[in-house]
Amino acid sequence: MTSPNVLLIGCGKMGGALAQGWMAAQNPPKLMVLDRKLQQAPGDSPIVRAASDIPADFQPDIIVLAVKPAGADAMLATLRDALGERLHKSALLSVMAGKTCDHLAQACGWDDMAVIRTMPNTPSSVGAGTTGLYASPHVSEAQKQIAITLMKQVGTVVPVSRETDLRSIIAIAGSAPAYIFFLTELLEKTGVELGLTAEQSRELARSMMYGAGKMLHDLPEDASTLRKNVTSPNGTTAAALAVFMDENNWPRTVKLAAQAAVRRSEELDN
Ligand SMILES: NC(=O)c1ccc[n+]([C@@H]2O[C@H](COP(=O)([O-])OP(=O)(O)OC[C@H]3O[C@@H](n4cnc5c(N)ncnc54)[C@H](O)[C@@H]3O)[C@@H](O)[C@H]2O)c1
Ligand code: PRO
Repeated sequence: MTSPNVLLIGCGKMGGALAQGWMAAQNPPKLMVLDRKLQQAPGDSPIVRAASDIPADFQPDIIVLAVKPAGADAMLATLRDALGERLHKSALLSVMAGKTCDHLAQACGWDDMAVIRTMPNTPSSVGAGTTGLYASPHVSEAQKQIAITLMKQVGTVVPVSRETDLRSIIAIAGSAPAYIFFLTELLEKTGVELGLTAEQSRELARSMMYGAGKMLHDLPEDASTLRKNVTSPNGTTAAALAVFMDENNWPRTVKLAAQAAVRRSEELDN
């Protein structure tokens, strides 16, 4: 398959992570970046500052929208003015944690606009992303396959057939790297409180997170089996897990946190 023409709108934390991941992939897309303040794009991809600067001969196959939901409508209005029918011919792939496909299609100016909604995460920057993907009814099979291939270049893709499932995906994958980074921060801090140096604690916590993640990635065993393999009867891990696994601790906290993410994504959709 030839590499698609991709217009990436917004090359901040998420758009930048995707661009980095794509540039390290085997068959990277032909990327043009639209960002008002970016100095250098991954792979030295061309940058334009505004929709009106997009070259007249550039026909994107996919337009990846990676600005904040609050800025999306204004951006799509300028894009429609600048691209006209070229926008209609493209597929719009949103990575935003808000704004429905119907809303985005209307903001583009065509009810039958091909809109794909995804929820990726920042590990895409190192080719280890996780992306939930929903294609609205006006997306052709060819466009859907281009989008899936593009997002697979930076990790794993989980297609869903209900748009509302993207809210659960935000809670379990899109936002979730932050939960893991926070746990790492807490472990590092606790290591120091227990007498390790900051350097030792940082190396221990980060290396452990990598090792546990690699096991989950590489091995077929369930997470619960991997956990049990660490837990000697009446040993140190059992002592620690008795605290974490109390119904009022992690089981409750994780559920409450995920529900909060889902609620916020519902708000951002409207
Ligand atoms: N950060 C994440 O982990 C993550 C994960 C999944 C989805 N998302 C989604 O990605 C989107 C972007 O989030 P982010 O964290 O990357 O934000 P960000 O602020 O880091 O990036 C936004 C980028 O868009 C550019 N931009 C904004 N308005 C512009 C305009 N009018 N013209 C030109 N450039 C403009 C900014 O310069 C910036 O580089 C959000 O909708 C968010 O929901 C983020
Ligand atoms: N970052 C975005 C947010 O916090 C979306 C998922 C991860 O809203």
